[in-house]
This record gives sequence, C-alpha cells and structure tokens, in this order.
Amino acid sequence: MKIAILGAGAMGSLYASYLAPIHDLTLLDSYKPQVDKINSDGIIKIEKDRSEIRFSVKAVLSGAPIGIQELVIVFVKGIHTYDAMKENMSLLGPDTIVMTLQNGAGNNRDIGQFVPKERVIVGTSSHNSVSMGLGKFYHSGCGPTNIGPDFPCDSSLNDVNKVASALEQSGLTINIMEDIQKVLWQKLMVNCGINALSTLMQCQIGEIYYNPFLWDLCQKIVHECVKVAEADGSIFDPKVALQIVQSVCENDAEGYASMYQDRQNKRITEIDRINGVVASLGDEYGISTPCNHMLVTQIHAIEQMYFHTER
Ligand SMILES: NC(=O)C1=CN([C@@H]2O[C@H](COP(=O)(O)OP(=O)(O)OC[C@H]3O[C@@H](n4cnc5c(N)ncnc54)[C@H](OP(=O)(O)O)[C@@H]3O)[C@@H](O)[C@H]2O)C=CC1
Ligand SMILES: CC(C)(CO)C(=O)C(=O)O
Repeated sequence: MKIAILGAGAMGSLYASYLAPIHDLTLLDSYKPQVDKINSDGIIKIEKDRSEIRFSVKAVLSGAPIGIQELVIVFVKGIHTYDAMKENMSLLGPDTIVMTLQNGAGNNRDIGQFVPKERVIVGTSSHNSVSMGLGKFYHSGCGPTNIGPDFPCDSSLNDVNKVASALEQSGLTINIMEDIQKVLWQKLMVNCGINALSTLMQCQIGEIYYNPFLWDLCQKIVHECVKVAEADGSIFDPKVALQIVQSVCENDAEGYASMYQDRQNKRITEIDRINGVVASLGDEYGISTPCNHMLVTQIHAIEQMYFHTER
C-alpha cells in the first residue's frame, strides 16, 4: 500500500518502523534536520530490552509533492493537524483514506476540512514512544491499535477493513471497534489522568500509579471525566475506567507521556485538546471539573515559562 505518515516524531517513526519493511512508505516532517537524518541513517528503534534495530525509511519535508497516497496517517500534535493537512493536500486523491491515531479531541474535525468524512478513520494507539533525538526513539510501551470509521457507512467500513489488513501485515495488532467513539472517550480519560500530571511532576508514566498521592489525584481527574462523558452520552463504570488507566501506567511504566516530552522540548502542548476539552464540556453540561481546569491552567503556566529567562 502507498502510505504517507505526517509527522516523523516519536509515534510517526514507531509506526514507520512497522510499515516501511512491507509497504511503500514515506515520512513527512516539517523539521529538515530530522528528515535529513532519517534519509542518511534510517530510524533507530530501541526496545524495552535495550536492543536497537535500524530501519531504512524515505523521508521528505512536509509539503513535498510525492504523489497521491492510498493512506495518510496523521501523527503530528493536534495543534498542527490543520496545517499539516493543508500543506499536504497534494497527497489526497478521490480514494485516499486519512487516519488519525492522535490523542485529544478535534483532529477528525480538522482533517474533515480536507477529506470527506466517509474517508476518515479515527482510532487510538496503545503504544508509547519516546523521542531520543533525531531519528531515534525508545519503544517503551506496546499494545493494540483500535480503529473505526469516523462516519459509519458501507464504504467507510470497507476502508477500515482494508487499512486493518495492511497494518496487520506489518505486525501491528489491530482491533476494529464497533463503538469507536466510546474508545476515543476512554483514551481521552487515560490522557487526562496521565499526561498533564506526569508533565507537572516531570516523572515516568508508572509513577502516576505507584505514588499514592499522584494516584489519588489521578482518580479525582478521571472521576470528573467519567461524569462529563456520561453527560455527553458515553457511560463508563468509574472502576473500569480507572483500571484501564492503571494498566496503561503499568504497561508504559518506564515511558514518558508525549506531553512531558513537549515540556522537555519547550513545545506547546495538547492540553487544550485533552483536559481542556473535558473542562469546557463540563462547563457546558454544568458539571464541576476543578481538577481538569487546574491542570489546564498549570500546563499553560509552564508553557509561558518556556519563553522567560530572567526578569
Ligand atoms: N508519544 C506517545 O507515546 C504517544 C503519542 N500519541 C499522540 O500521537 C501524536 C504524535 O505524538 P508524538 O509522535 O509523541 O509527537 P512528536 O512531537 O514526537 O512528533 C510530531 C512530529 O510532527 C512534526 N510536525 C509538526 N508540524 C508538522 C507539519 N505541519 N507537517 C509535518 N510534520 C509536522 C513535528 O516537528 P517539530 O518537532 O519540528 O514540531 C514532530 O517531528 C500526538 O497527538 C500524541 O498525543 C498517542 C499515543 C502515544
Ligand atoms: C497513554 C500515554 C501516556 C502513553 O503513551 C499517551 O498516550 C501519551 O504519551 O500521550
């Protein structure tokens, strides 16, 4: 399959390491040194047992005219989705499928401005990947990729099956989900509970569960999410929601959340699309979400500090 991945960061490179050996794959990124390094040295994946594997992958600058693709996978941060799609419209033909496995809410809407909604696949990735510098990443957590149509209809279900089998051929575990919207809510809760807290504490993902003070806070955050999800039409048992967060903490214990990696690299985070979405939906539905509101403010305060040195 002819596949392009937008964003050659931690996750784009991880999925490229699976897909490039089997498919005609190109990575597109906006950072030239990253593109050059991948073209000269390939991408290097470090596994949990510290073994290193090198993969040859083609990379080009975002916007390069590499022709119409059968599948475009979006792996830029949510705040860059619209721009990445706009820059790369030349990859989109009448049958191109666009898939987002990004975290946070709103990516499908941004993508839907460039592609009919029947051709958009949404989903979640249970992998965790930590960037270790140009062209190198640590694969700190492994798990299934859950996908489903953004707008269920016969043609979109065919597309989902086609993409699932192409990804499975590459060794990825794919679950086609009937209720993908519920899965997206569940992943949002995981990100709400883990990402901002571990960014504030500058800690590994496992610490959120192993440290009783952080786990207490995490439970409060997730309980707020469960109430907002319920008002939004997705019902979760709070115990089950927390068990899922706990299992992510255990599975990715030695990894770092993508938001913490943003803090380390002084990049604007996805906070408004994660805890920010729960806080504003809570306001809309009249549900109090003080923990999620507080996290949004604290992360924005950290972002402000990137640009200060001394006063
Ligand atoms: N890391 C993880 O473990 C997980 C991450 N996710 C989600 O996956 C998505 C990607 O995360 P992650 O890989 O960690 O992020 P990274 O920041 O590591 O990678 C994103 C890449 O996209 C590049 N980029 C920015 N703008 C454009 C553009 N217009 N065109 C092409 N490339 C662009 C960035 O370049 P530059 O650095 O120059 O901005 C960067 O190299 C996020 O939504 C995240 O929440 C989901 C599950 C796990
Ligand atoms: C669930 C978690 C924390 C694990 O990768 C994640 O999705 C992220 O890092 O953004």
